[in-house]
Amino acid sequence: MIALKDILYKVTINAVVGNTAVNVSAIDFNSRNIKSKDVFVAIKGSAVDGHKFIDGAVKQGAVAVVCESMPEQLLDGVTYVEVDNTHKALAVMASNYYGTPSENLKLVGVTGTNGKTTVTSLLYQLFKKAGYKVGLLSTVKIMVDDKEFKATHTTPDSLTINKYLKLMNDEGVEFCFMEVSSHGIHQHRTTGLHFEGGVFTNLSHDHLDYHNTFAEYRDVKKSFFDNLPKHAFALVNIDDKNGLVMLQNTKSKKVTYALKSYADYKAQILENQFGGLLLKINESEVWTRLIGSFNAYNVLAIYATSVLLGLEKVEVLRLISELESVSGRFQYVVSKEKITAIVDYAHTPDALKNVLETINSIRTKNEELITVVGCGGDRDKTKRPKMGHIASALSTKVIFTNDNPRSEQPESILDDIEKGVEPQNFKKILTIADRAQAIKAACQMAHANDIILIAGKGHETYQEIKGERFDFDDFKMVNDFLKQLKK
Ligand SMILES: CC(=O)N[C@H]1[C@@H](OP(=O)(O)OP(=O)(O)OC[C@H]2O[C@@H](n3ccc(=O)[nH]c3=O)[C@H](O)[C@@H]2O)O[C@H](CO)[C@@H](O)[C@@H]1O[C@H](C)C(=O)N[C@@H](C)C(=O)N[C@H](CCC(=O)O)C(=O)O
Ligand SMILES: Nc1ncnc2c1ncn2[C@@H]1O[C@H](COP(=O)(O)OP(=O)(O)OP(=O)(O)O)[C@@H](O)[C@H]1O
Ligand SMILES: N[C@H](CCC[C@H](N)C(=O)O)C(=O)O
Ligand SMILES: [Mg+2]
Repeated sequence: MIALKDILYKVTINAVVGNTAVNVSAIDFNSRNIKSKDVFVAIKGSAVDGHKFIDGAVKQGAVAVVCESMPEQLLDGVTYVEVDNTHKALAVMASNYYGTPSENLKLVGVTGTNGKTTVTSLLYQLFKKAGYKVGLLSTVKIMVDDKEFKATHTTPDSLTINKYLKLMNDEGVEFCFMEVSSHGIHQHRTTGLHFEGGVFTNLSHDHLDYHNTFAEYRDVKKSFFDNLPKHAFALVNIDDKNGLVMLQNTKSKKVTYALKSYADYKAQILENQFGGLLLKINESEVWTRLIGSFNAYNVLAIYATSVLLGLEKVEVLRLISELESVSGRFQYVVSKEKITAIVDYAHTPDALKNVLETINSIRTKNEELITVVGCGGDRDKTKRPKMGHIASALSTKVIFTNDNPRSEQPESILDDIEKGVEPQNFKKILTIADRAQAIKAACQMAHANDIILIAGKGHETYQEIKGERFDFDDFKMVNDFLKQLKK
């Protein structure tokens, strides 16, 4: 049990009815999880308003309620606390409740449209190899040093973040790398955390359903850097035209990295093949198993972050050469017929373009590049025609298919994608809604030395249709079909 007033430390409060000295056992923002003596935080969400569930939460045993407007009926024995923004209040309360765990380790947040999982996961790997106890909060998984937990979000809610950071404290973790999504920043999931550094990878089209305009999406990312403390570092990619924007109003130490522009940390691509990249980083050469020029940016960000966190430059280069690629990111297999199948999480126009350009720069021109791709339902619709255009322009054949249609009609998503295909590319395209059948068809169409790219789902192990998740794994599926081929 902990006193409500201790949990409310540093929360900006407008009004209180009741006693804040009351002891509470846990905090929750979902009335369905409320148990006796809990605090319920009412949040105005995108689907419903949590204030509607205040009465329900109290009936289930809540002894305190944090809200943005006081309910009409106030009950005796319940403490009501009014604040301006319950998302923000929740984040500060979560940190207090778990004993400000972000202060007891070095926390680095990575934000940007693409590359967050790659950079955070590789930093986790690198610091583990360097002998430290490390934490990771990523789209793929959560790691408390060697203990693995399932991830449900790229950036979980503030209670979950602080819960894992506390576990990391208990485990003696020294460094934690976390992905910071734009939804996460906007919903204050990361408010109140003590960051040692922030990293900006890049900014391109995504989530324009949630953030109304690109400028709004950019400014949400920027606010993460605006709020970094003075002692922290803000490391940004300045080859991206929004890199310097991120640094405009930050109090933290400004550090830049780039391949093309003048920057504090510079790299050059010397070789780019299926086997990996040969890079020159600040006058030293290093081999990495990561593939594609976009990964040169990721490797450089990892190098700079590691050095900023105090690791020896020579040691960092040695460890970079040992890094293994991240699951579902340019993960490939070559069949006995010499067909190469690549599974990649490219689910934005920019990522898809990068992956296809990388493959095209490596493949010789007389082989086919067969792309299997779709777009998620209940997500940004404006990226669909863009991805349709990119896939059909940069591949020799394309199969459009389902990628988590969620509550939408698969056919209408596929129609949106096809709208982006230019007339001269019509002959390249096929539509097979069932993703398993689409992957099977790609395998049957392929001949020796051809390349199949299966984009959009990467590490995911499910296909979500009408609220139900069915087992589905692109990499396993393509391996099975390739083994069944009789050519
Ligand atoms: C659109 C969005 O981001 N929604 C997130 C948000 O939910 P919400 O607040 O809008 O939920 P809501 O359903 O409107 O409910 C409002 C409030 O009423 C409460 N409630 C509701 C019903 C009830 O009976 N009782 C009750 O108390 C809910 O618990 C909630 O607090 O807050 C929830 C708790 O943190 C999140 O789980 C939820 O993520 C949903 C599931 C989601 O799909 N989010 C995706 C889009 C997302 O966040 N993605 C980013 C990655 C994006 C990227 O690729 O960069 C991520 O970081 O994962
Ligand atoms: N630095 C980069 N620049 C552009 N594209 C990249 C970069 N790094 C990775 N990609 C592409 O984006 C895809 C997703 O990469 P990753 O999972 O690291 O991004 P993310 O930012 O974590 O995505 P999410 O928002 O879904 O969490 C990769 O599979 C690859 O195709
Ligand atoms: N973090 C992203 C992942 C998209 C992956 C794609 N497979 C999809 O389901 O749309 C999102 O939630 O929008
Ligand atoms: Mg991610």
